[in-house]
Amino acid sequence: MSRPEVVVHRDGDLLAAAAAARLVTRLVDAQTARGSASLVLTGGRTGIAVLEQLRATPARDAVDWSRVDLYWGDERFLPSGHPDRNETQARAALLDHVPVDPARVHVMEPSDGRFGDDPDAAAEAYAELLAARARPEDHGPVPSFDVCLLGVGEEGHTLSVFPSSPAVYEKERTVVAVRNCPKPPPTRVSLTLPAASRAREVWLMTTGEGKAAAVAMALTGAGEVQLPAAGAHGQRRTLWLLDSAAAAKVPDLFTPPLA
Ligand SMILES: O=C1O[C@H](COP(=O)(O)O)[C@@H](O)[C@H](O)[C@H]1O
Repeated sequence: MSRPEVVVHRDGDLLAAAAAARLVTRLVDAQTARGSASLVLTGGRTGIAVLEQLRATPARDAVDWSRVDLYWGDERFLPSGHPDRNETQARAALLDHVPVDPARVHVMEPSDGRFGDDPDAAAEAYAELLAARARPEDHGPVPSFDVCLLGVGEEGHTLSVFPSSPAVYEKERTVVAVRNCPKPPPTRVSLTLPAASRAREVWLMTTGEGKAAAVAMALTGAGEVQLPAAGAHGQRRTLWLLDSAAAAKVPDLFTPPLA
């Protein structure tokens, strides 16, 4: 498990542009090393802003998008094409604009999909998909994602794992159905913290003063039951990408002054 590193950008626009640039480099490096790359996408304002910046940067063409496996960390359990689905937003922001291989875009089932209105079946199917895509060298039931992008909620949720909810106690399953979420929509499908933490790199990205307390608590020893974002760690790297408002309460220890 890696120790958290914190990078602070002046504002949310700069954070999104810098994270997009960082992602291009990381995906190109992964493709150079292993032939393909794998990326877990997040929903939320910051996560979608990063995808929009990725779409806008000419450097995006350095990535061979046909050799990127795309997964989702969580999904709002809504009908296909619903504007609040993380998939719909990611397609509009980026995926409809780069030459991805549709067979490598691994969406979580919608509420009008193969399993109808059954989020448990949708979660189980996604767990099976992840297990089928894991290779022996991954030593576990999910692929070793190159990068797992995560957002952070005001109350400290990440993925669709909310404080003190059943999902935060899940240690065996890799994907779960989530009900009664405090943030709408109430029903979701989500990777668990142990599954997301199989990623080589986990990037927690968030902006705005409303996130400052949760960010500071996650970095200073809060437990994952109270603050799920504290429980997401990359195998090699755990990176917190913040704007200055979200970083306002982070101790100086994590954010050394500029030289
Ligand atoms: O509902 C969700 O919210 C979080 C955080 O979103 P934000 O808009 O506060 O940045 C996101 O990480 C998650 O994927 C999404 O489903």
